[in-house]
Amino acid sequence: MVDRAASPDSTSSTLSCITVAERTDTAARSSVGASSANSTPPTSQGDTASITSDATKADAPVMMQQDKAEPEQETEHEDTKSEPGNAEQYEEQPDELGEQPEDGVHVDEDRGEKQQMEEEQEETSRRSSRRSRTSITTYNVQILAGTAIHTPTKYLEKHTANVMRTDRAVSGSTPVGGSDQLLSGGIKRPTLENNDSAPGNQLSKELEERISRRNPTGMGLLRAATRNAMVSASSSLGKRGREIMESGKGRLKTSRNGTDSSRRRQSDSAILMGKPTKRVRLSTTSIEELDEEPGKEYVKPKTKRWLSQGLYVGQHRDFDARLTESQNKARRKAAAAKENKILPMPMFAGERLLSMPYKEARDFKLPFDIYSPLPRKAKPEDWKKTSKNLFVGDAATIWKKSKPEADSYCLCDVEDGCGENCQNRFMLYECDKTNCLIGPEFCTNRAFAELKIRAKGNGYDYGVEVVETEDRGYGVRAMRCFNPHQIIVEYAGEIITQEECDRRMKVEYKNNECYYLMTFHNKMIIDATRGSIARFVNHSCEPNCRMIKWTVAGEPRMALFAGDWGIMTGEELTYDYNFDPFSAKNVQECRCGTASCRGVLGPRSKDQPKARSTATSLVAGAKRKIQEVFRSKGSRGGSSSPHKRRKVADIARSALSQAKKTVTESQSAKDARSVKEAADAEARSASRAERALRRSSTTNLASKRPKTLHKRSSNRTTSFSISRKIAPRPGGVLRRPNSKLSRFTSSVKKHSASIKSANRRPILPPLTTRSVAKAAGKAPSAASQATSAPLRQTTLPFKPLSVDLPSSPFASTSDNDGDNDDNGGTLREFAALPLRATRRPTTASSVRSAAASMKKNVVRSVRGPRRAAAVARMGLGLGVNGIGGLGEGGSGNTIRVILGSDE
Ligand SMILES: C[S@@+](CC[C@H](N)C(=O)[O-])C[C@H]1O[C@@H](n2cnc3c(N)ncnc32)[C@H](O)[C@@H]1O
Repeated sequence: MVDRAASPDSTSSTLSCITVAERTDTAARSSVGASSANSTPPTSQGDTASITSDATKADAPVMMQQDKAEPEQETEHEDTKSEPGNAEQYEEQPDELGEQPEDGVHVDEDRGEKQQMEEEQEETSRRSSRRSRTSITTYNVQILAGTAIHTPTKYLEKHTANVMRTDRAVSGSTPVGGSDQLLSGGIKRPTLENNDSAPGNQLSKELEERISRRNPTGMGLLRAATRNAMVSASSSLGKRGREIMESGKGRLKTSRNGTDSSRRRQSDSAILMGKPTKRVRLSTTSIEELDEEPGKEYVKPKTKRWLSQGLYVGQHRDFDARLTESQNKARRKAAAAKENKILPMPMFAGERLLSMPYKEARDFKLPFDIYSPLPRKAKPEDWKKTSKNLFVGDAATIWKKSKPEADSYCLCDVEDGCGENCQNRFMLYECDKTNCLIGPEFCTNRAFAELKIRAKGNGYDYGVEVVETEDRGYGVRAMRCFNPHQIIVEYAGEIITQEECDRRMKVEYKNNECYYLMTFHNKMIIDATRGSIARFVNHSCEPNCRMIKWTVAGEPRMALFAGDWGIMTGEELTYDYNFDPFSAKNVQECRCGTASCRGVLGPRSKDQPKARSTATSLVAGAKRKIQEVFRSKGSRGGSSSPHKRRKVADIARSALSQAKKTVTESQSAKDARSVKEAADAEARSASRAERALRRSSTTNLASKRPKTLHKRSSNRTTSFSISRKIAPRPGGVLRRPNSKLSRFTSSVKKHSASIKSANRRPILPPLTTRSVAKAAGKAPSAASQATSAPLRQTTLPFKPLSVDLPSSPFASTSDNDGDNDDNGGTLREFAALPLRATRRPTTASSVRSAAASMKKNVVRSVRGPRRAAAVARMGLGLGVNGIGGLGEGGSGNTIRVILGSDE
């Protein structure tokens, strides 16, 4: 039994059994007898054992002794009580205590409270024995079981844990009492301030020492131990004790810092609420160990949803990073109705384009003036397509025999880039490696080569398409812009002889409405019935394109080139057919609808009545009305009175006289105006001649020409500037068709007519094919003989800026003035002159010298045996092999309608 009395060391050494005598008198009392008020009565659980037990009431001192023997286990308590480094935390224990009175650790932070508690305990101890017995805990099961004494020290910790759990398990049913030394759960607080020599004091000293060499890492153990003790204490407290603890809860509320603290508070609260929490399973393990316990559940914090791909995937442009996803969603929903869709941020523009609502979405389209695949594209059924010339029948043989040699060379350098002064360009020879010194990267005179590249490209490169017109069958329109003088499409087809052409006309095409025949070269004809898209290009009296024949690698080729104003997307392409109907029967009505329409396809015949003037129309209208009036009266059977009839006659007469008066006035006004215009024109031409003379001796006119043009658009008001190179065409003068110009043109025409009538001598001596060939020592060919009539020199002092008079000798063979006179000679002379010469010379001598210098240039550039031919050609203005067919009987680029019956 003594053993047993001494044995509690084992249990007391564990947390719950530390009993530290606070006062020596208590110890003395306990040593005196079992009847002491401080004696340990049996608990309800172990009443019998306790009563029958020999255990003296001197447990406490003995336990203290034991504590000394086992400092290791006490360390936890020491840590609990003092941790200098964590003094604050240690002092915060009451807070915990206050909040979780079940933990039952009483810390002497608040002396008053401590005093109060001690008084309470003393009061409890002074109660009846029965009450005392129930209030004092017998807490050690091992002691009660009598097994404690045999427990090896190494198992103590384990057993302690068990005991703790056991204690806690039984605490609910165990009445808790307390003496003045027992606070709770058997933990006796060491009273450090007591300096008595009692064992308690000794213990206190030891504790102090241990505190001073406390290991900071023991904090976890301290907490665990503290909590453990609290649990035990709470379970050990009686009702009264718990009330006291509860009362202290509110007062001792202080906040704790750190996550651990708050977590701990939560778990402790859970303990309070009786909830099963992992933290309740406290023992000597550290907090860290507890945190890693398997099965422990943490509430996963909300995580941000990251983008899986793309820059702004999943992120709407209204997204506000400060709000949650759901808030953003709600906000977006609310703002959807009143969202301003104008000018989004650039980074959202793409998103907006791509993810717009169905009705707002549209395909991306190039601006119409860049490229416009328009609706109403037609597909002609009987069109056999070819993009290359094919020689058919005898044409191949004839072609081989009469194949012209490439006899033009240019001496341009890289800087010139084969511009306007390029000899090849002037001769309508395309540059290539055989006749041009500079490479394709610098040369700008390789239109057909450009076309070849474009033909391999897409629709934009090709740039034209067939459409159906209202009254002219099919037509061709541009799908893109073309620069002035840019090549558009080649007129290719079958090259046939004249005989073959006749046969086809009589047999194959006799029922056709449209013919696609064009005089080509050396009496050969291109039949584009099987040909390129250019065959669908219609005629216009104010064309926007020109059909020009070039010599490419020694072979003649026809192509459609943009006019002086270029082509806008969607414009219908037209050129002047110079239609040669061969018979009045075949004259076709022109439906081009332009202001200067000649009315027929082809040049206006001499006997064709001119359009009536306004005055004439007026008179005619008045007459008609009068007649109508009389007719109508007559038709009524003379029902009107003679008075009325007289009145009508008066009205009619006055109308007629009025009309006549108008006619007379308009005629005189017209005459006066024309006289004035002629005088103005003369003055202007004189001043221009002066200026031209001044310029010709100094600088190149072409280089001074403004490079910015204003593009005329047919039915749009769009205007834009084109910075372009010098027009890649011969003889071209850029003009703006306006009323001023047309007035000027007409005045120039009148002026020239007046000069003609005055029998003035031509400025230049007549040049004929024969005479030039003779000069070159070469017999004229049959073709040249056919055109050997003296070439009439133009009577104009300079090249007119006229829309009626051909600005380019190659654009048209007709003077378009309706008189059908042969201006071929004139045109040929223009062709023979260099570009500069066509603009500058204003006097006979200057023209002559310019022509001579040009010829010299041409001849100089041609070497060897070809020189003589070049000389001859110079004289003929290329009439033999023809530029634009000029040499071919003056028919030029004429579509010939050859009907067998008319031939
Ligand atoms: C070379 S084709 C042009 C393509 C033709 N429109 C077609 O549908 O195949 C020439 C024919 O077109 C018609 N044509 C062309 N230009 C015309 C115009 N300005 N006025 C009336 N008919 C025209 C004439 O019937 C002419 O014989």
